[in-house]
Amino acid sequence: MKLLVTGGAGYIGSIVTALLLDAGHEVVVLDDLSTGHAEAVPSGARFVRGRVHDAIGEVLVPSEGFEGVLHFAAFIAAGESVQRPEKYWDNNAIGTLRLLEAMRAADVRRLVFSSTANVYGDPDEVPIPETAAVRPPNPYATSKLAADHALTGYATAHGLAAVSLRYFNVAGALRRPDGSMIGERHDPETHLIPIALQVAAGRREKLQLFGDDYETFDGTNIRDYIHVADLGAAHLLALSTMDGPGHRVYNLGNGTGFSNRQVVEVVREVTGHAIPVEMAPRRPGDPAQLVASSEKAKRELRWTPQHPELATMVADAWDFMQHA
Ligand SMILES: NC(=O)c1ccc[n+]([C@@H]2O[C@H](COP(=O)([O-])OP(=O)(O)OC[C@H]3O[C@@H](n4cnc5c(N)ncnc54)[C@H](O)[C@@H]3O)[C@@H](O)[C@H]2O)c1
Ligand SMILES: O=c1ccn([C@@H]2O[C@H](COP(=O)(O)OP(=O)(O)O[C@H]3O[C@H](CO)[C@@H](O)[C@H](O)[C@H]3O)[C@@H](O)[C@H]2O)c(=O)[nH]1
Repeated sequence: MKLLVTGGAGYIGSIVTALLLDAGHEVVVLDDLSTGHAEAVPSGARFVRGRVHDAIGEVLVPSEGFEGVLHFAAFIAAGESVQRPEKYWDNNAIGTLRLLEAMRAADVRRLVFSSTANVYGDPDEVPIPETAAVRPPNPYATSKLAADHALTGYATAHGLAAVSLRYFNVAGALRRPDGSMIGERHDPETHLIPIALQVAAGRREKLQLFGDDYETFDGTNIRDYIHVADLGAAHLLALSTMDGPGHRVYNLGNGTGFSNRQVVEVVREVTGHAIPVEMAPRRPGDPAQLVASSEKAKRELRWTPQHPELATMVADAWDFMQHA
């Protein structure tokens, strides 16, 4: 297929672009490099630098013959979104609407959307199924949920075939057949694993742990980590199962929760380095516990994670960090 990937210079978008190219698809990447890196766009993809809001109408034209879109472009820091909700509503909700309108104008009907586990907030049941109540705990999650709802409306009214993949916490790096790696390079970094690895690498003095008074077994937040290569594979499966109008939602995680303290321990074990930790206040907008039930994806997409161990994800991210 000929596919447009928004956000393809970012962490997950660049990795999915590589997997799409490996599978024989033709890919055009649209990215404004607000948080991404031009050199992360895999060779083989055509790169257009531009912001979805401004450039999508020029890129997604009928004469290009796109058959689908994978929409990664977004701002992703839940903590920052509490301080700057306007930034998140504009980029994540309005950006998605601009994309949907451009797709309608160009009659492009397939969309895979990066939704998030964050929409569930503090859930009633763990592991969390797709049928759980949504209680977005911060503007990042609300802006993503708004986009999810827009997809449902466009599927009903305008014949869109859409899949929202609700990623839990993504980690690790992709090893390419030639031995090179693609991984996470956010600046500033906000995610727990790469920050802990930066401490291990001596690039930071210590790690701050945000809150140890949550109602969890050791007081710190619990998250479910998914290897970025497994996540990428789910995108290809989602694309291959799109056969008509409708909006489907899938949770993608491993069903195992790790507390923030446990994550730090795994980073210590994998790297062999001390990780000095300092307790800090809770980060506003953090749900206590997010652990996925991905039974629906396993059943309907025939998705089987190949790298479910947290230690593998940490080791791959560590490898990438040392070679980047
Ligand atoms: N990283 C995670 O753990 C995680 C978990 C759940 C969901 N997600 C979702 O996955 C997607 C990708 O996340 P990531 O970790 O790769 O983030 P990232 O910041 O590495 O990548 C996002 C990319 O989108 C680009 N971008 C942002 N706004 C844009 C715009 N308006 N127009 C054009 N380009 C734009 C950025 O330059 C960047 O290259 C996001 O939608 C995010 O919400 C990520
Ligand atoms: O320096 C740090 C960084 C993070 N944390 C904690 O570590 C946990 C994980 O945080 P982080 O790695 O920032 O991820 P999340 O906030 O869980 O969000 C990620 O995972 C979500 C899906 O669950 C995605 O939607 C988001 O885009 C993505 O940033 C949270 O309890 C944080 O408070 C710390 O204690 N210290």
